[in-house]
Amino acid sequence: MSFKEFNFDGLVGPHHNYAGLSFGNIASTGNAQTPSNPQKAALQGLSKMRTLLSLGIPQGVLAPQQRPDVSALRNLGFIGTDADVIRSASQQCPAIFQSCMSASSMWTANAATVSPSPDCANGKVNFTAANLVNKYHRSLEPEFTRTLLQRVFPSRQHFHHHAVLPMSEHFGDEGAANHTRLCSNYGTAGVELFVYGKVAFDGSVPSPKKFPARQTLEASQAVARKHGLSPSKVVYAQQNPDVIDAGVFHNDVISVGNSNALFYHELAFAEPAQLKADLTAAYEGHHPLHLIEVKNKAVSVSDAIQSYLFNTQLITLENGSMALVAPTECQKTASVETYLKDLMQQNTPIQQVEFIDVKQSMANGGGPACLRLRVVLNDVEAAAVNQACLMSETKIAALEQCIKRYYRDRVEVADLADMTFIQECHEALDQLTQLLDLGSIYPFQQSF
Ligand SMILES: NCCC[C@H](NC(=O)CCC(=O)O)C(=O)O
Repeated sequence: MSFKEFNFDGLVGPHHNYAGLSFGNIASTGNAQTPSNPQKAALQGLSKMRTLLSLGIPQGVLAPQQRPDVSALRNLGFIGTDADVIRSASQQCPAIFQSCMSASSMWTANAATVSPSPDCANGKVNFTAANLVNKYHRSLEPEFTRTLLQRVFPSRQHFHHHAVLPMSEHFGDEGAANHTRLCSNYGTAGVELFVYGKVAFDGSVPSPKKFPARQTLEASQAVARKHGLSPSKVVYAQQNPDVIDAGVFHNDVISVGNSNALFYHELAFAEPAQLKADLTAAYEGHHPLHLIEVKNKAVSVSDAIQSYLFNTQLITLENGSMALVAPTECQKTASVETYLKDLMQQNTPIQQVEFIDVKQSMANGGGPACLRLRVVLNDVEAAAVNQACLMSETKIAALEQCIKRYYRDRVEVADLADMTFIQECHEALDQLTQLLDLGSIYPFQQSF
């Protein structure tokens, strides 16, 4: 049976905006209140999907979420019609309203943790939608994400969707942004590496001082248990608290893995020597494991954050070598540009770099890797996916047409409470559900 790694990218929503909601994510807070361009953002995302398809990587798409989340606002005591709720919340509590208007579900690396069937005791692909409790705007995502994943991966025979972890900081879970799978071949049991920022139930373990650690060890362990992973094939590693304080809010800002390669910064982990030993012990297979460490003197942590060198997609090409799909910011950061030229000369599996423009997403701290959820599927599992959510040139063109017609090219934070704008966003979402064969998944489609 042949296994392939699919990328399911989040389609940027029509309400994409910069509200400065993510403390600890320097791009998000730095671009607060800047006008956004949802149309361009969504088209940049689709262009990235086209690039991946052209490189031979199967591509899927996950629809955006409905915003504003009116039921969340009602739960905070705002009453009346939806328009009343929106008006009073935006006037009385603008920051809370903006949180309920975020398009943050586009970063599907945070949607869920996914374990492929060869790793799981039940022999199915296991999904746990991430609770994202550390940020209020993101904590509104998990239940819809779970429902959406069930519509995209509907077969109970092949897919298992677990309940979201408890909505408590003790079990803060940010999904695949802190999870990497290393394997000799996609179809053999892999090593699942879970990276956490703090230990919730043991205050003696060092944790960051300035910015929050969004993922706990206890959350990672719970996901590994729920997915039925073999303990000998699971590795846990703590993120270096100092890099979280420097702005590395998820591990995928400082490391990326694929197949038999882990590409990471020297300062990414609290105990790198232990991690290397643990990975080497757990990993097995014909292809040797490559641990590609980027020294701090070659690329500083701050250059890594600015360029998103590690928020690249590391993919296996048809000829067996690997490519990095990197944001154009990597070409503009001198140390990174020099490093990448040097990397191409080294004897590692990474032989190619493709640069892509996702600036609209980058301005909120989301690079190429944040925009995708990786799902390893065999042929039978792939056939059981909702086929309307798999990308082809025809599907990309249809989505582009929809976006050009329904998405605005400029949105300011002041526009977010405008009922005409909200109505336009709902029309766009309604069109998307038809193109992606999702049924009436949004609350506004169910209230008639
Ligand atoms: N993996 C990348 C996630 C980026 C995301 N940014 C945001 O939510 C910013 C939203 C805003 O500030 O408007 C986050 O920090 O979780």
